Amino acid sequence: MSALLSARGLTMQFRGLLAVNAVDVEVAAGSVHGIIGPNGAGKTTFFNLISGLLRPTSGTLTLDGRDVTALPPYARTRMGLARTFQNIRMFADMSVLENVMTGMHTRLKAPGWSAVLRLPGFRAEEHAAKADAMELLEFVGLADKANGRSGSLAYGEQRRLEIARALASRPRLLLLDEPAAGMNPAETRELAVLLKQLGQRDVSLLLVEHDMGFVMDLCDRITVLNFGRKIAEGGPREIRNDPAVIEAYLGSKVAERLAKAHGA
Ligand SMILES: Nc1ncnc2c1ncn2[C@@H]1O[C@H](COP(=O)(O)OP(=O)(O)OP(=O)(O)O)[C@@H](O)[C@H]1O
Repeated sequence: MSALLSARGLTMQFRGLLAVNAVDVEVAAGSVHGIIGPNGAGKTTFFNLISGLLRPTSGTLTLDGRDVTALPPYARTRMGLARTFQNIRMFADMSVLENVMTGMHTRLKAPGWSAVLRLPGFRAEEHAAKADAMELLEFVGLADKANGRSGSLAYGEQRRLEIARALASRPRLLLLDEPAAGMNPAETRELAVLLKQLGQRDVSLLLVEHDMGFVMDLCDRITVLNFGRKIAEGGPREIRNDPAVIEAYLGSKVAERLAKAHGA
C-alpha cells in the first residue's frame, strides 16, 4: 500500500520542550492507523501538526505525495483531510441535517452571491448537497433525526453527527481525536462498527485514542509516542507485547515486576 500521509522528522518545540521530536509516520492508503501514548506524550500536538492548526518547528508533511507542511487547515481540507475534535463542536441550534451541510462548504462551487439571490445554479447545488447529507446521515444511523435539533441528540449520536459532518467534505483521510471519549461500552462498539465501514468509502483513518480495547480492535497499525518520540510502531499484537510500550504505560518498576511474575 502506498503512503497517503507521510510525516518526516516532524518536530514541535514549545520554548524548551520538544512536544513532538523528529517523528516519522506513514499512513497507508486504505488503513486505520492509531496514535497512542501516555498522558503528555505529544499525541494532540502531533495531531494538530497534521491538521495544520500548528506549524512544525521542523520536518515535512506530505499528503498524497504533495508537500502540505506550510498549508493552513482549510487548504488541507480541500486536499482531502478532515478532522473531528476531542470536544464536540457543532451548531446546537441548527438541525442535524444543516450541521452536516456546514461540512460541505469547501467543496461547493456556486459563488456566495448566487446563494443570496437563490439562482438556479445555487438551488441545484443545494439540492445535491441535501441528498449527499441525507446519505451520510443514513450511513451514521441518524437519518430519522435529520430534522431534529442537534443539541438534543444523545452524546454518542453527537459524536456520529460530527463524523458525518467531517465526511461531508469528502476526505480521503479522516483524523479522529479521541472518538470514543465519554462513550459507554455499547456506543463504543457501535462506533467501531461504523468506522470499520469507512474503508469501503475509500476513507483512511488516523486516530488518537486512550481506549486501548477500541484501538486494538480497530487499527491495522499503531504508532506509540512517549515524551514526544516514537518508541514503537506495528500491528496491535506487536504493540501489545512490546516491552518499551508496556514500560511507557506502566513505568519501568511495574513492568519489571510483571515480567518477573511471568517468569521472563
Ligand atoms: N501550546 C503549548 N505550549 C507549551 N507546551 C505545550 C503546548 N501544548 C502542549 N504542550 C506540552 O507538550 C507536551 C505534549 O502535550 P500533548 O497535549 O501533545 O500530549 P498528549 O499525548 O496529547 O497528552 P494527553 O493524552 O494528556 O492529551 C506536554 O508536556 C504539554 O504540556
